[in-house]
Amino acid sequence: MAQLTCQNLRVGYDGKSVLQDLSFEVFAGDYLCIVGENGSGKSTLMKTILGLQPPISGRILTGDGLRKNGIGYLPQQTVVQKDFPASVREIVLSGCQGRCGSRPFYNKEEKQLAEENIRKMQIDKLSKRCYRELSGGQQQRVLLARALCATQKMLLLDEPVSGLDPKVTAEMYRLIDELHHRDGITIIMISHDIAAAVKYASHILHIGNTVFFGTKAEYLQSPQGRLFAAEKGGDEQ
Ligand SMILES: Nc1ncnc2c1ncn2[C@@H]1O[C@H](COP(=O)(O)OP(=O)(O)OP(=O)(O)O)[C@@H](O)[C@H]1O
Repeated sequence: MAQLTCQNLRVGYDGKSVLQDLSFEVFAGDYLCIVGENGSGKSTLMKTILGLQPPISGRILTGDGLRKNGIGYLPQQTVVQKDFPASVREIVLSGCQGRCGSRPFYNKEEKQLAEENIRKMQIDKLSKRCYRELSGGQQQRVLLARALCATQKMLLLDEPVSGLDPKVTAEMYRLIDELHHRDGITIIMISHDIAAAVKYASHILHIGNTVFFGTKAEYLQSPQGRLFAAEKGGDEQ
């Protein structure tokens, strides 16, 4: 049984669709990369999956033990978020909000979970620091620790390496790969880095004038995937 099923999905704003006729399934342990041009609707799809906005039509189902509020989310970083005046610990702890329900404070277990994820992302030494004083790579680790507080099953990551230098980018991919392999967390990641998508992902969803969904091997045989391979070959010459 799939953890996530999207059926005949149409997403957009105020009844105007940005993406339609979308159907795909994600199973436990999959690593799905969502690729496509700027403005094609990747972030809108992710927000709809998270229930932050309703679909215009179609259905989103969760299964195999996954609940809709049990998905961890790392949003695309905005300038405002980069300047957020809170400590690292407070930001990581805020990932437990979905667990609190109507309770207006964090309990012992939630505080322990935050500490555990701070250690896992190796940001212990930064935990008292103010988030806005950190480097881009450190901030992404904090947001990953925060997303982990919401889930042990599925992470949705919106361009997690955007703006990071090559070394920190590689480190971020390694961390995500570790969460996928070691902790068995299903990954759904929006990325403009098709080379990394093809390296790490098990499945690809390519959104554009035409939509492709399939395994990485199928993608590389598809018109969209062949176009990518041709471009990459061209770069290397
Ligand atoms: N809050 C909003 N209200 C109305 N339209 C929006 C809103 N947010 C985004 N859009 C529009 O929806 C379309 C899809 O945007 P979206 O951010 O989902 O694309 P994307 O594929 O994630 O782009 P990028 O790769 O640049 O992040 C765009 O035309 C955008 O202008």
